[in-house]
Formats: sequence, structure tokens, C-alpha cells
Amino acid sequence: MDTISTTGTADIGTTSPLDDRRPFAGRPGALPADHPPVAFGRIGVLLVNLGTPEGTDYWSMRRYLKEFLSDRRVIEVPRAIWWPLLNLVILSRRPQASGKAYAAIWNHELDEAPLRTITRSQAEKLAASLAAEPRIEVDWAMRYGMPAIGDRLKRLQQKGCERILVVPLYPQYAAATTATVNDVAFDALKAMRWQPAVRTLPQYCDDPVYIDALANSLEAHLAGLDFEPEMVLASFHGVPLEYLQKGDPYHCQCHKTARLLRDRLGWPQERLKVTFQSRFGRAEWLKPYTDETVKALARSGVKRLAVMTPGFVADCLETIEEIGVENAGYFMAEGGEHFSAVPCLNDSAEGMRVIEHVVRRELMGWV
Ligand SMILES: C=CC1=C(C)c2cc3[nH]c(cc4nc(cc5[nH]c(cc1n2)c(C)c5CCC(=O)O)C(CCC(=O)O)=C4C)c(C)c3C=C
Ligand SMILES: [Fe+2]
Ligand SMILES: [Fe+2]
Repeated sequence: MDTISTTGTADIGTTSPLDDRRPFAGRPGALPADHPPVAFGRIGVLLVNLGTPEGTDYWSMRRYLKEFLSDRRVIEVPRAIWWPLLNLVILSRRPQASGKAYAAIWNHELDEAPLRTITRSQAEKLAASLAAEPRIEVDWAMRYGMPAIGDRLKRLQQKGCERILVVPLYPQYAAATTATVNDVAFDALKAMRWQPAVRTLPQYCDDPVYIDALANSLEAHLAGLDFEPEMVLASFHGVPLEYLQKGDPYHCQCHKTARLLRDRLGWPQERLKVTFQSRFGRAEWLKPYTDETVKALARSGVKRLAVMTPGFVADCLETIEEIGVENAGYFMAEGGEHFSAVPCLNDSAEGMRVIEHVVRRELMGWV
């Protein structure tokens, strides 16, 4: 898939185009209207999400999981303990189990995982909405698997981008997600003689546009159901509890998002509850766990439940399968009657409003 040009022009090489627009027009520092044309470098925007396997077969799954689970930002267990466990135990069993789960959600038309389909579409739609800024090139990459961050950074540079905004698609910062994207981007820069200037998008867990989009999409989803949930869970991906104790702000930012969302909806505390899903291994992770909460709610007599996943910018295995299938099953098995998984913002108009907003905000001064 080629880089998405907002101008629709082919590769322009490494020379910057002459652009006679006035940067900072109407702001301090603006060039006077009669100033001759000035060469401005192009600006790259690189959307980055987590990554997906190339296929659901054993070896594709193994390659993906090996790269993912070898990341020291994701697994902080000392290597002397982790290497044998990963290579001898986890990578012999998990590829089959995860492969089956991916097969259940696979996009057969494009032969790829939904996360890839949605991330590509987000990049295409962002490029279209930034088309009035002819110097901007939009591209996308994955932290694990393809397209690789380093390759796409180089390609943006070859297209004349002297400045690049790296956009880890995570509203809440975690070292295991945001920081590892940035690490890999800066690793790629280490190998360049002539580096582009780089910015990285910070967390946007409390951005009013993001909160408003979550509220609008939740309200629209609830309005379309043929039942009224007694409560809604805001389920975020978990991390080991130890990461919070070491100072990772992720847990606090998840709670902040949920508090602001509740305020925006005008809901009482008990109507929107925060839970954490997708735990891995035996260590304690952030609590309360989504699966245990779902079961306990059904056992306590709750019959109608909806689960939203505000920390995921795109639907993926963890939302479609883990929430929409696995947790729906737990709820029904324990006596629940109606369950609904709220889709992520994805490439919807609300979702793109958020991505465009946070990107434009971060490009200030460059555009
Ligand atoms: C084992 C440790 C893991 C940590 C810590 C972790 C944090 C974390 N992950 C996401 C977002 C996603 N994770 C996804 C899949 C996934 N996550 C882990 C493990 C950890 N994640 C694994 C092993 C997998 C692969 C699937 C499996 O085998 O269970 C995905 C989905 C990718 C897809 O293709 O659909 C996302 C998205 C966040 C936000 C996060 C910390 C905040
Ligand atoms: Fe994960
Ligand atoms: Fe999972």
C-alpha cells in the first residue's frame, strides 16, 4: 500500500516543493503577503497501532507473538526467567490457541486482521481530510509485524518530509504501548545521517473531542439496542499491577477517561464501571478484571449489560472476540439475558474527528 498523498501527486523525491503559502498566516511570525515563495519541507504523519499476525497459521502467529512478547517494554520479567518460558512453553502452545481466535475474526476479503483494515482506512481518511494542506503526507505502520515503523519513516523522508509526527494510536499512555512505538521510531532515526525532525503524539485521554466522540458513539449505540442496559462497563486492556507501582500513568489515565465520560453523559458512578481485560500469565494485573466482573454481575442478577472499550482506537481481537464473544458467553452462562459490545470509534466520522483533531493540535507551528 503506497503512502497516502494528500496532494494526489506521485513521489516528489527528496527536494522540497516550492510552496508560496504563508506559514503562520495571521499569527506572529507570519511572512508578509509580498514575500517571495519560500521552500518548506513536507510534513509526514505516521499513524501507528499495535500490529497483527500476517496469517492465522502456526508460523505466522509464532513470528508475531515472538516479536511482541520479546519486547522488554511489554514483558519486564528478567530475561533469564522469560526466555526459556517464552521459547519452550508459550511459543509452543499459544500460536495455535491465538490463531484460532484470530481465524474467528479474520477479514477474509482482504486476507488480513481487522486492526490492519481499520488502521489503513484511518490513514486514508485522515489524508483525505488533510488534503487542503498539500505539504502533508500520511502513512501508517505497525509496532509488531508489517508495515514496519522504520521502513515507513524512511519512505516519508524519501518523499521529502523533513518533519514527521509519529502518532501512537493509544489515548492512554502506557510504556507497553506508546513508549515502545516511540522507542522503535527513535531506533530508526539512530541509523540516519540526515534525520527528519520528529514529534510524538502524547496521550489524549482527557481531550474533550475524544470524550465527546465516545459519548456520542455510546449514546447512538444504546439508542439502537432493543434493550436498555442496566449498566455499562468501560473495559480497558490491562497491564501487570507492578507497572502501575513502578509509576506508569496508564491506570490513572483510564480512570480519568471514564470519569470525564461519565460527567459528559451526566451518569452516576455506578452506571459506568471501569474494568481491565486481556490479562496474561499468573501475575496480578490491574483490577477489577473484566471477565470476573461480567460473571459477578450476571450472578448478582444483572440481566442487561453493555461493554465499551474506550482505550482501543480500532476493533481487534481483544474487542471483537474477547468482549463480543468470550465475555458475552460468560454473561449468558451466568444468567444474563442481553449483552452488547459497543464498537470502537474505528474510522467512523466520530473516530476520524478525534484523530484529525489530535493530529492537527500536534502539528501546530509546523503547519
Ligand atoms: C503479555 C503482556 C501484554 C501486555 C502488557 C499488553 C498490553 C497492552 N496491549 C494493548 C493492546 C492490544 N493487545 C493486543 C493483543 C495482545 N496483547 C498481548 C499481550 C499484552 N498486551 C498478546 C499476547 C496479544 C495477542 C493476542 C493473544 O495472543 O492474546 C491487541 C490486538 C491485536 C490484534 O491484532 O487484534 C491490542 C490492540 C494495550 C492497549 C496494552 C496496554 C495498555
Ligand atoms: Fe495486548
Ligand atoms: Fe485477549
